[in-house]
Amino acid sequence: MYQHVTVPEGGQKITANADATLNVPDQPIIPFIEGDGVGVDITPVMLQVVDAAVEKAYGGARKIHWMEVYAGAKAARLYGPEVSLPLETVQVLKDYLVSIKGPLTTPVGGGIRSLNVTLRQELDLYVCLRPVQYFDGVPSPVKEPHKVDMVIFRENSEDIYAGIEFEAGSDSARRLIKFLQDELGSKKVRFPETSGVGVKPVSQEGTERLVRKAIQYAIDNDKPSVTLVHKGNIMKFTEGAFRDWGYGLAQKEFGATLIDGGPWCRLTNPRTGRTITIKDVIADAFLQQIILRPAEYSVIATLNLNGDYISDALAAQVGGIGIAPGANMSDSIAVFEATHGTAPKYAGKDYVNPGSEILSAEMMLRHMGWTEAADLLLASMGRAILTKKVTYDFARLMEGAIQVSCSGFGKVMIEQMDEA
Ligand SMILES: NC(=O)C1=CN([C@@H]2O[C@H](COP(=O)(O)OP(=O)(O)OC[C@H]3O[C@@H](n4cnc5c(N)ncnc54)[C@H](OP(=O)(O)O)[C@@H]3O)[C@@H](O)[C@H]2O)C=CC1
Ligand SMILES: O=C(O)CCC(=O)C(=O)O
Ligand SMILES: [Mg+2]
Repeated sequence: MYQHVTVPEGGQKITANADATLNVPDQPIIPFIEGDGVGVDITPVMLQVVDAAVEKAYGGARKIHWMEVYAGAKAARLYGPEVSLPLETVQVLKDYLVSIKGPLTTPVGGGIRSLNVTLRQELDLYVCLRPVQYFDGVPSPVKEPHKVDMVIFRENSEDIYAGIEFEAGSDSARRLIKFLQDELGSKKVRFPETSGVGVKPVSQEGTERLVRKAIQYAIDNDKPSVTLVHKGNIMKFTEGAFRDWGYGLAQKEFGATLIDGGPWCRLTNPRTGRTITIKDVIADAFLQQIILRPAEYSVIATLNLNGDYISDALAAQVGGIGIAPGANMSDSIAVFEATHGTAPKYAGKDYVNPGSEILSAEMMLRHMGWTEAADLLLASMGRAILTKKVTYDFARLMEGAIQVSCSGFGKVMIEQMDEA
């Protein structure tokens, strides 16, 4: 049925109901993409650790049937040099609803556009969900890392990531600049002959569906605030509109009322009766406040590029992108992936921290309703860090650490499951 994908025997598809809740069989088939660069190191470790957690949590009554699908360099080797994202890969991720991927390389400047971004667009995975939490014992550059407890909702389908860009000197760039000058009366392209041009679409629909998810998450998880992070003072009709549409949605759909005339507003959590404050902050100020006063922020809703920067910055505060998980989600499909990239200098060396991809799998198990396995994974990660047998990224900052390899850390995690 597929050209290069083998469907594992004995497993079944996860399906969705009309209300988007999942039907997860005890033997689900879960597609995975190994990933480029350090994908070859971290993905096999993630698979092993997840299998061990599921086995331990359910004593053999449940088991994941992994199904490898291809993207990036591995796809090009199998399907031909021009095919980095085979159609069947996209189709499988769509059909099987829940999947996990390693990082994929995107060249800077020229070359192919991001496969990661393409996947998000093809599957309309409009929420990039990135929780940032501190594990005891992780070395951090800030004094009170435990005060960082945030969940980023990054808009994942719009903004300059839409890929509408024209190279300096190209016919398209010249025509677009001429259109801006002649038709729209703009004199603001400073060097029209040598400018590349990018277009930043931000819509009311795109903003509202993202902010809706962020507020709903705050309600479901009893969080005190949702902060809209934007650069709306400068980019008024994109980032400024994001803020205004976000506040508007909070009022019209969640019944939020203005605080002291606004724009901040608040609503009462219908589940707990507690107040949820909806506020906003300009992105540059936010980046200093998360270092100085992280406890003031909880759920973050932001645009695509801001969310990209904020994800890595916040991850650094709790120990780095070695333990920064994430998920790309639509209303029905979820593709879990680490926040970090392919870290090419470490590729194939069994060296880097597999924690981000393992914690992404933890989010995946929770999304599937396999809470016991997810809890076990989280607990074993916490205990493994406390043993101080950690990968280079933690070891170089941790007193008394014993440095272990990528696969070595996976083994420590599995040992710690037996301690549970
Ligand atoms: N979703 C995705 O697939 C993503 C893909 N990318 C792509 O990855 C490629 C490389 O990007 P780059 O900017 O170097 O960013 P990376 O995130 O790949 O790496 C930057 C640095 O982060 C640290 N790091 C990354 N992963 C780990 C890990 N698992 N454990 C410990 N430390 C880690 C390393 O720091 P140190 O040097 O201090 O050891 C590394 O040099 C690019 O092609 C980019 O487009 C980037 C982000 C996301
Ligand atoms: O697609 C890429 O290469 C980079 C994406 C990225 O940095 C991210 O999603 O955080
Ligand atoms: Mg990034």
